[in-house]
Amino acid sequence: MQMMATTVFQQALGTLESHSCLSSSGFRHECGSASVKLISKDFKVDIALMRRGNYCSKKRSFSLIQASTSQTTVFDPVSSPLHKTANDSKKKPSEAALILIRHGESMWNEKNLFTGCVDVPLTKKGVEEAIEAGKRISNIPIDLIYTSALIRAQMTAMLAMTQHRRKKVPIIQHEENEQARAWSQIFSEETNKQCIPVITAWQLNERMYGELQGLNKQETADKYGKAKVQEWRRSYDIPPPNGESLEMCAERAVAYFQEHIEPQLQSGKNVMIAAHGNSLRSIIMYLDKLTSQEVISLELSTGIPMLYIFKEGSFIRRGSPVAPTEAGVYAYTKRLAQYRQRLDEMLQ
Ligand SMILES: O=C(O)[C@H](O)COP(=O)(O)O
Repeated sequence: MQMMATTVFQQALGTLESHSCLSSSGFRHECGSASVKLISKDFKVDIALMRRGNYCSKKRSFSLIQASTSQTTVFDPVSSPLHKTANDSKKKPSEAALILIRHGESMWNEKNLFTGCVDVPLTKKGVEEAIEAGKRISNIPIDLIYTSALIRAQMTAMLAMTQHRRKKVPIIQHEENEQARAWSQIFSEETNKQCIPVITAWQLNERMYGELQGLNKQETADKYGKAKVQEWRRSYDIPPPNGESLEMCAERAVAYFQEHIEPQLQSGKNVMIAAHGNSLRSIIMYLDKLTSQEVISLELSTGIPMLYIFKEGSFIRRGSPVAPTEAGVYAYTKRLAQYRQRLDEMLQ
């Protein structure tokens, strides 16, 4: 009986997670004259900014392109899935969670080298940061994970998921050719339900740093001047020698987000993106409607997750979860609180 109840409950929780099987220091941003740190401890600041309208983007248009995962039933995730009526299942999803996380410290971050698209793994500290990030988001539902094609982002996503209380298994989708797709198939519906698809996309890679890749940042500043190097690193439209500007990086990263990720959020899927300082800066610029001036001072720390709620076509920044137990700090939505409560009940 106990086991049966657990199974029913797990199924219900699966439904709440959109049953998607197939298918510090934090953020720093200068707004006007006031430079603020957007972390959950500073949530008051966050709210003030939201009131000013800086963090709630207006309605967007969506290209409803079917992403590589299969579509799941549309439902109202706030209402209890155990008491769903026929009417409920026709309702549009009211919200979806979006987690953004920059990878943990890489071996070239540690050495202060420009990394860009060079595929460098995490340091031990980076591994620890990823695990810590996983703890912070362990109560947030995740149906789909997107990472760049680079190992530091993939390691971060996988390590973070080892901490998730739901204990679903992240599975990298191999779509590179027919054989890869066929050879990685899963033949158990039950097992599928316990998996989270991980989609890797080169478009989410770090900006290509051109001829700076592999150079020491301090030595480069000593050679070309601090201002020049800062311009290469943070200006919106000035590329480093033979590399990508943030604008060029945005052209691929934001386009990918709009084409592949937004439709998933719109259908109620909860998404985590593990990517890089600059590919995420370009996506945050889009989500928060930052100007090319404002984005200059947006800095992302390694391994700090950032939560957005996608609701009725808008992205609302909720801050960075401080710890798995501090629900109130970054203000759970009703739906997230219900998810968490079900996890508590299931795992007690
Ligand atoms: O590619 C790199 O070197 C870093 O990941 C990002 O570097 P930045 O902070 O100099 O843009």
